[in-house]
Amino acid sequence: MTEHPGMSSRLRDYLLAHAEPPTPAQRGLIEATAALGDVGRPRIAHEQGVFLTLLAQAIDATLVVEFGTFTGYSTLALARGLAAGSVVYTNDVSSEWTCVARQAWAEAGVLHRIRQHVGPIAGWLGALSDQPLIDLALIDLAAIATGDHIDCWEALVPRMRPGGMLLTSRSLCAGEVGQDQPTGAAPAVREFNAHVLSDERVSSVLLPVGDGLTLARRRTDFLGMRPE
Ligand SMILES: C[S@@+](CC[C@H](N)C(=O)[O-])C[C@H]1O[C@@H](n2cnc3c(N)ncnc32)[C@H](O)[C@@H]1O
Repeated sequence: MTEHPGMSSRLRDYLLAHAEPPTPAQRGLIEATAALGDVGRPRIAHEQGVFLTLLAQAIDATLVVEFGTFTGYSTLALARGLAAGSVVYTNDVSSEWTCVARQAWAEAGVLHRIRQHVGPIAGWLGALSDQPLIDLALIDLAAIATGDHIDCWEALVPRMRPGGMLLTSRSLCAGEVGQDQPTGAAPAVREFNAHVLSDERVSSVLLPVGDGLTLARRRTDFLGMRPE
């Protein structure tokens, strides 16, 4: 699970106590993911999952796209917010955690709403080009490689419907982005955050939910190509 920079564990407990509690399927997935040990840390925080569900419901999302499935906590949260007939397409380069994810999705009764793709991102969005425009998208790739994140962003923004919402996770990099001399992945995260902020096609805000969630809305008054 992600860190919560700058938040005491007491405040975090209070915050969690005021989010809708995990369902039995979510609880099982939290436990199954934690049982993976260190590798189980990357899943999104529960309150981020509640936020994803609420957002999917609020905008009546019918087509959702996600980068970074892992054990499927965020996929499950997104799928829970969808009405009948709506779909989440989710991609991961690795198939290692597919069984854990699919078991939880089945237990939650949302497996039929999820289309899972395993393989490199390149070309995957192209394969979705016969689909309508995307209502809601999440980029949740763990170790940030700026190129991947910016490539995902650039592939997604033109495919978002006007008014569609795009989320990116881990925007605070455990608080390291606020340091004078950021270390580790933070310089790459800062570069990506700056890329999002400078994109005139969207309006965005960085929310301190979990390890940071950037929420961007595809503008309805800027439908053209990005100027060079
Ligand atoms: C932070 S985890 C995703 C967590 C997941 N959203 C959840 O809530 O459980 C990131 C995932 O992105 C995948 N990933 C990283 N780089 C990738 C890439 N370039 N293409 C596709 N998947 C990638 C990793 O295999 C990993 O499973």
